[in-house]
Amino acid sequence: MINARGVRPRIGVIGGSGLYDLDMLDDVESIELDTPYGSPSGSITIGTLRGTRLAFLPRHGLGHRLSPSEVPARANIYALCELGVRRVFAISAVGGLAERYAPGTLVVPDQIVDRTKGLRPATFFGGGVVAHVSMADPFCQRQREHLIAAAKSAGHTDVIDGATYCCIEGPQFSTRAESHLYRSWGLDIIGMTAVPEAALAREAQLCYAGLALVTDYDCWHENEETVTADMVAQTMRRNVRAAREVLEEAVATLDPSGDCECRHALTGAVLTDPTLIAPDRPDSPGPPSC
Ligand SMILES: CSC[C@H]1O[C@H](OP(=O)(O)O)[C@H](O)[C@@H]1O
Ligand SMILES: Nc1ncnc2[nH]cnc12
Repeated sequence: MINARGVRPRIGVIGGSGLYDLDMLDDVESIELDTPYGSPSGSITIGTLRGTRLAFLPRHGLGHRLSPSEVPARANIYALCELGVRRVFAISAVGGLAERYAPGTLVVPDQIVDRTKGLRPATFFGGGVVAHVSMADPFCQRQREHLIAAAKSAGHTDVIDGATYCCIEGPQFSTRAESHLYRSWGLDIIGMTAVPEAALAREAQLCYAGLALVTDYDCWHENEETVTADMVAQTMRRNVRAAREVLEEAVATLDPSGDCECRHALTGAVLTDPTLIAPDRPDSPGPPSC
């Protein structure tokens, strides 16, 4: 594409543990942004992938310096919106809570159970404006389907369609008792970052789907080693190529302009009397308008 640099990226990719860059981008530029919610995790790379302009942001920052509780999820979502992003692919490393979620497996989750401790700012609202968006289906169903189709076309035919992601606070991994408890609840995979990222994407009316790469069996499995950070990093190094392949296919075949119910998530969600909402609220800037 000639002069791709003037084109706004409609697709965003948030890279998780082990995915700190997308080496297959052309015409790359790096952008430092500030938002009313502070700085995002790091500079945002904008580049072209098979003709499509996208924005890439490593969730834990360059060199993995932000722990899950420190990830500035509001600033990240806000910044991506400001750049023009309407659809987000969120990549994450997860533990498998059942036999079928073996290390190396690709999963496109459809549900989340929040086991974080309420420490993370999890909404763009408050400060005089009350909104309740639906989180019944926390991921964009159309984008999930697209991701699954892309994984299959990229040769990853064993991608798992649908799983419940248990989000813990971390940074410590779970105790064995917790791991068994989550299994007894029927939860499928475990990580530390889908909360509040998915909810903030919904409040920003973005389409948001996750691609989870299983790196370990947490600590419930009698015949497998207990998870360590090193084990996650090593498995991610082996799996990161798969993530890039799926992303490449997903981005190349996605129509970022199509309408979706995610784009209307705030319709009917704000309960506050509009006459009482001040136009300028520097202390509570609200969601990005994208
Ligand atoms: C490096 S082990 C735990 C770490 O990995 C996952 O990160 P992400 O979701 O960003 O891939 C997990 O959620 C923890 O943050
Ligand atoms: N077992 C696990 N628990 C929490 N987060 C993880 N990320 C990768 N593996 C994990």
